[in-house]
Order: sequence, then C-alpha cells, then structure tokens
Amino acid sequence: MSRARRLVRITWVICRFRLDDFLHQVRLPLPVRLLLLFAPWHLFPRNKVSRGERLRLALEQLGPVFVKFGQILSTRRDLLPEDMADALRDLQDRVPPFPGEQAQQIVEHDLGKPVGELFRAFDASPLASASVAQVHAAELLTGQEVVVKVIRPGIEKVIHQDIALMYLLARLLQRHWPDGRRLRPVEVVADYEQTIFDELDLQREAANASQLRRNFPDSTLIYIPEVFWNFVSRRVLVMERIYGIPVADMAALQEAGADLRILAEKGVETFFTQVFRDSFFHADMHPGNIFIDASNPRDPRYIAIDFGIVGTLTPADQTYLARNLLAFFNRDYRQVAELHVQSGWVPATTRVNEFEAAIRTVCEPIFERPLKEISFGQFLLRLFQVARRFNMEVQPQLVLLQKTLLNVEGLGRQLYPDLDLWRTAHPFLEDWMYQRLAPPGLIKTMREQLPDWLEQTPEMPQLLHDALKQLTRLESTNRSEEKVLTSLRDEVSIAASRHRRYWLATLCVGGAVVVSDMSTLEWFRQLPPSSWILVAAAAYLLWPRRNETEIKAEHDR
Ligand SMILES: Nc1ncnc2c1ncn2[C@@H]1O[C@H](COP(=O)(O)OP(=O)(O)OP(=O)(O)O)[C@@H](O)[C@H]1O
Repeated sequence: MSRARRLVRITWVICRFRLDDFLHQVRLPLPVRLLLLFAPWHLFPRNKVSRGERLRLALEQLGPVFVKFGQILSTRRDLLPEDMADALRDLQDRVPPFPGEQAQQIVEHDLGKPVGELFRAFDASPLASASVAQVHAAELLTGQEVVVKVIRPGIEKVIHQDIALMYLLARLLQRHWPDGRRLRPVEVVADYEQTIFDELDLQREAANASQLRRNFPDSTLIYIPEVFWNFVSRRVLVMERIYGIPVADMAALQEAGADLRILAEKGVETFFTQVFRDSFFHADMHPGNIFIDASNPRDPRYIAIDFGIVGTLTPADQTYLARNLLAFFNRDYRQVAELHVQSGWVPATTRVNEFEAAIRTVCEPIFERPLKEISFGQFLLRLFQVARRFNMEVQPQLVLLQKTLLNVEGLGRQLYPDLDLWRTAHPFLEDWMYQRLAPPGLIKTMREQLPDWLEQTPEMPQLLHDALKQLTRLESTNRSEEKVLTSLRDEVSIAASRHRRYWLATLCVGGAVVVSDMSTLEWFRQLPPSSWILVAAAAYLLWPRRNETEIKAEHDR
C-alpha cells in the first residue's frame, strides 16, 4: 500500500472512531484545522464507548505495527492517563496466520536445505501466530522436539512505512500539542522503532536467549530453552520446545499443587538476580511469555520464552538504583534527590531541596498503603515523573527496568496477593551492596576498572579543559545559576591544576630514576645526591596550594 493510501486509511480510522476529541487538544496549523473541519465526522456518530476504548479499537484496525505500539504505550503509565493505559493493555493481535508453506520456503531459503533434510517432522499449521513472527512445531533429526520461529514475510516493509507515518504524526504532536514538549512523542516513537526492529532480528533474540541460559545453568529459579545455532538466521530461530503451565492459568497451577508463595518470591529474586548480578534482564515479562515447570510442586520454577527485548545496566546505574531503592524504603528522600544529582540523571544545577520536596510529595502516599501493596515499580514510575519535571533526561535502560519491574510485581501479586516485596528484595539488595562495597568486592571493582582509568588518564587534562570551557559558556548564558557554576568551575579548575602537577611530579621522580641509572628499588633505597633536586621538585609540586585550600574552605562554608 502506498504511503498516501495508508495516510488516507489512518485518517479514515481517526474519523471512524471519533478520535477528534484528542485532536481538539492540539493547536494544529490553520490548513490542517480547516481540513479537519470538513472531515466526515458526521458519518460516524459518537457512541457511548469511552475514549480509551475507541483508541484501542482504532489501533486494532490499523494493524499489527500500531497494535504493538499501543501495547508498548500501555506500559508507559508515566506518559498516559490511567483510563487510556488500561484500555490499551487489552489490545489484541488479530493477525491471521500466514500459510505454513510460506514459512517452509523461508526456512529452506535461509538454512539452505529442504525442510525434509533439516527436520524429522515439521508441522505446517502454526502453533502460534503473532504480529511479527509465527511459530511452528518441529522435530530435529536427533529426535529433539523444537519450535521454529519465522518472521512474517513482508513485515519489514510494513513496519518501515508505518514507522515513517508515526514519526510524521509524532512531530505534528510535538510541535502543536501543549503537552508535546513534555511528553516528547517523537522520542516515544524512536524508542518503539528500536524495539520493533530488534524483534525483527531473530539472530539477536537467539544470542539473548543463549546469554540468559548461560547465566542460569541448572537453576531452580528459571529455565531457558536451548537455542540450536545451526538453525538460526535473521528470519529463522529454532529452539527447544518447552512444556509448562502458562503463568496466568491459576486453575492449572492450583491443580498441579504449585507453591504459589515460593513462585511469587522466586519471581522477584530472579528479576533482581538478572538486574544486579548479571546486569542482563529479560525485559518482555508479560504473562504470555512465562510458563511454570511444576514437576516439583513444592519447588516450582519459571520457564521464559521470547527474548527479543532485554535490558542492561552499567555498574554505576546498578549502584545508584540499589541505593535509590534502599533510600526510598528508609524514606530518605534527601538521599534519593542527591543520588539523582550525583549520578548525572538530573542536571548538576538542580535545587536539591526542591527536588527532595517533590519526591516526598509523590512517595509519601505510597507508604500509606499496607507494606504488601508497596510497589518498587510504582515508586520508580512516580520518581521518573517528578524527575522529568526537574529535567531528567529519559534513561531508556531505566524506563525499561521500571516497566519490567511493574510486570514482575504484577505477576508475583497475581500468584500470591500477600507477596511482601520489601521482605523479599531487601536482604538481596543489602547483600549486593555489601558485597560490592566490602573490601574484596571493592578490590574486584577497582581491578576491573583500573585499565579504563589508566587509559583515560592521558585524556584527563583535555577533558578538564573542555569541562572548564563548557562551564564558562554556561555561566555566561545563565546568570541565575552563577553561584553553583562558579563553585563547579573552581572545583574543576583545582582538579585540573592538581592533575597537571601530579603528572609533572611523576615525571620528575621517573627522570631522577633514569638519571641515576639504577633500578627503581635500588634508587629508593639509596636516593643518590644527583636525584635530590628532582625529588625536591616533585615534593614541591605535590604540596597542596594555598589558594586551593582557601577555595575549598570557602565552598565548605
Ligand atoms: N520454546 C517454545 N516452546 C513452546 N512454545 C513456544 C516456544 N516459543 C514460543 N512458543 C509459542 O509461540 C508463541 C509465540 O512465541 P513468541 O512470544 O516467542 O513470539 P512473538 O512473535 O515474539 O510474540 P509476541 O511478541 O506477540 O509475544 C508463544 O506464546 C508460545 O505459545
């Protein structure tokens, strides 16, 4: 379908589902407003269906790319009003399966052999069919039962086309909608584009699955099916077939006698292990992707599938996240605010007092609820909403984590409504912090980071110089923040000068060793007179400067 025809179809669906009540909030340019005036709204009388419901129906009419977009949007409760997020959550993929013969052709083309030579059996009628891919059951020549996931033919083109139109709409909204600048629809579409294109690459999904499987070998928490790498291409993925009870099927779980409390707690533990131990987490934890192995009902474990979306965090993000969660539960909002500044999530010029007060306002009500209802995901969601007001740049890795956390908590509480998240997660977080900060962990971290530090050292003077320049520029544009900037500039300037002198001191001592023609150890033992003058120079360079001490004392005051 050409882009123009697609645009006409979108306009038609907007009229058909009377989405004009969204458009009235947007200050559109005059020609578009005139066009809308003549749109055939009258052909489609507004019925009593709610606006969320109408948006959901419209997205379903627009096809799989929009449906998936709506599903993802439904998890962005930081952006959408509750009623709309709830309606979008119920979006259903209503895409008909594509013929099994077509799936076979793609498999044969990509794997380079007829299906009969690749598999002992291949079921041409699909096991499941979704917007992006279709899954068929098969059996390898070894007798291993597998599933074959095949990307829907032609879907890439449809996605490209629909994403281009979404950008068009998002740019319009961003420019003409009063909330556009705050909610940044273009960013939301860019986020979605990344996700959907990642899902199109099954090689990537296979790699994610392999990594997760390696992280949990023989685990009693979670089982990850094996990937058969000889049968993987961008469009085809062959993976061990798993059998389990769908996590949403409570009746079947109860019938199997699965211990639901253990299961709920294991869900939280599995998530925190992925986030903090491995920094690699399954980020598409909706109930359709989780099954339960209840062969040992007293110690059931999870089985995960669909590894298209995963999240990772840097060690710094991990530490700040753990400290934020701990500070939140201690109701230490000052620390939460300071951590945001330290981590660079909000600008260094943020007024910590105001930020702290805003965090307190949104977090205190969370503690009004019984402890077992407290949600880390809700806390992070509220926190990000506040932090955005304080110019927090969107941190995609943290938004992904917060969404996954909400899913994990929802899942846990559905299994066992009395799940006490804090009691389950607190020891884990404290233990992790202790291991990271206790001497062996600290030494390990330092040893891991030492090569990076050494590598960056020669660039340090330039970086400090650049930072100084930027601060000076900032200073001239923003007088109101002058005091903060001056203090920052002074600190950077002290660090730059100290750094230069340390380098020179190192050169002096190194030079003295070279001049003496001895080994370093010998030199230290004997300190020949010829080197005294260089050592004295080094000592002079290392001595703290008076103006530095004064500036520091002034800042401390
Ligand atoms: N390893 C497996 N063993 C058994 N069934 C599987 C396996 N992998 C996938 N399936 C079945 O196929 C369905 C779709 O798989 P998957 O979720 O990976 O596809 P998808 O296209 O990414 O779907 P969506 O993104 O809509 O969740 C699953 O819900 C499940 O029923």
